Amino acid sequence: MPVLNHNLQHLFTIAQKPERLAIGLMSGTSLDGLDIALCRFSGHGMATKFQLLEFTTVPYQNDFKADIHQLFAKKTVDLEKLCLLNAYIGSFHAQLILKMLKQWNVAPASVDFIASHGQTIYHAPQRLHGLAGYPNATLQIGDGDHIAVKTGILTISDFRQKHIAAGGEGAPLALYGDVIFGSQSGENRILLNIGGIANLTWLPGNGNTNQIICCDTGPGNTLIDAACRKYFDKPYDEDSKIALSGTVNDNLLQALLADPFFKAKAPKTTGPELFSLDYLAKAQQQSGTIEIPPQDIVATLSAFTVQSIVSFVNDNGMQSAQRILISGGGAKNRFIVDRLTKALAPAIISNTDYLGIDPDAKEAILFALLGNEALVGEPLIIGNNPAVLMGKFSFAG
Ligand SMILES: Nc1ncnc2c1ncn2[C@@H]1O[C@H](COP(=O)(O)OP(=O)(O)OP(=O)(O)O)[C@@H](O)[C@H]1O
Ligand SMILES: CC(=O)N[C@H]1[C@@H]2OC[C@@H](O2)[C@@H](O)[C@@H]1O[C@H](C)C(=O)O
Repeated sequence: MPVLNHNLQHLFTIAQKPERLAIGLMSGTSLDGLDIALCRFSGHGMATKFQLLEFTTVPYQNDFKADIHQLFAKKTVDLEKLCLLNAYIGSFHAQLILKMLKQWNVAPASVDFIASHGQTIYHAPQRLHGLAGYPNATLQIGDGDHIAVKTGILTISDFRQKHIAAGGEGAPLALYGDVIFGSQSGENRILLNIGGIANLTWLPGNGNTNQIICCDTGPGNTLIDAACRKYFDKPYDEDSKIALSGTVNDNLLQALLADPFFKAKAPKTTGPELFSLDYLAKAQQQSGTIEIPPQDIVATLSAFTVQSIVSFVNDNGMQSAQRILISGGGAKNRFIVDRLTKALAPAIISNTDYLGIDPDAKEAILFALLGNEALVGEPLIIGNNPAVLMGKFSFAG
């Protein structure tokens, strides 16, 4: 009788454990660093129990960022560079994991699995590429085999392709975590992540899963960061000091809000492929605001993030939200949070600490959760969203 090879036996053993120790990895569109979350899971689906044991963001060095920027959101790239970085990012992420495990005094052999998002370098829903006959598409690099072999830990990666194969756009996958961690009977909630791109999940308190919406709303910090790099030689607008020193230019704001993305029906996704400095330049040209001071540009881009979120909430009948829980780096942007609080009152706005989830760690925890689901879960049926288990398995040996 054929026997399972050692990899499949290992998989079987992990899946049968009452608890699993997992590492979730997220490297987002802001390219600020690698988020590493060490979590313990038991159960699956709506009965998932999790504990965040350790979390860190390992900042990327400038030369690494520059390497990725050669590919990031670019229509034309050096194919050799793409090939090299796919392997390099996998090995590099493995090195960072081993370094952090050592620091945390955790033996790699005690970790059951790593769930790795990889680095998105291009996100192309049909709405963006507009090419007849081609599907929604997205590309994350940093191959899981390199992580598995270098760390010796089973690695689950490349979560977004299955979502597309099953009819989605490959994002936002936040849906599957937000429903599990954020739902509260009797309270209408919005979980809002403001990373490079902003996305939200609407969780109605009536428990009707057909009414749940999860969608990108537009830019989060991506344009603000790009303007800070260009005009102030700063990676981002720390504590929104620049935005608070500027004035919102209403003509520019209206031009920024004019893209058909904002009229398209949910669910929809986007990325820095659309919301780039070219997008800003076009809006400035159309609104005759090329000469406005850089701090006004940053203030207006910050107001753009706020307004696109507020319009999405209002256009999709979510005004009855009672609680809004923010995560992502944008939760630290006072300009954005203060304006959202005013515009979305009387909803109570705080961050995902309310759920016991560190707002910076939320997306890394999400991928750990998706890895746990890939091992022991069942597809979650949430309205018309793809009901699939995502992720590809890479074995260490
Ligand atoms: N103190 C702060 N003040 C203002 N903005 C901040 C602060 N700290 C972080 N940010 C913003 O948050 C960004 C990083 O956010 P985050 O790590 O959530 O993004 P990401 O995960 O890369 O994005 P995405 O979720 O789109 O993939 C920074 O680039 C910066 O714009
Ligand atoms: C293609 C891609 O990497 N998309 C990211 C990005 O960052 C925020 C937003 O755009 C979201 O759609 C998604 O990430 C999160 C983790 C998600 O899928 O929910």
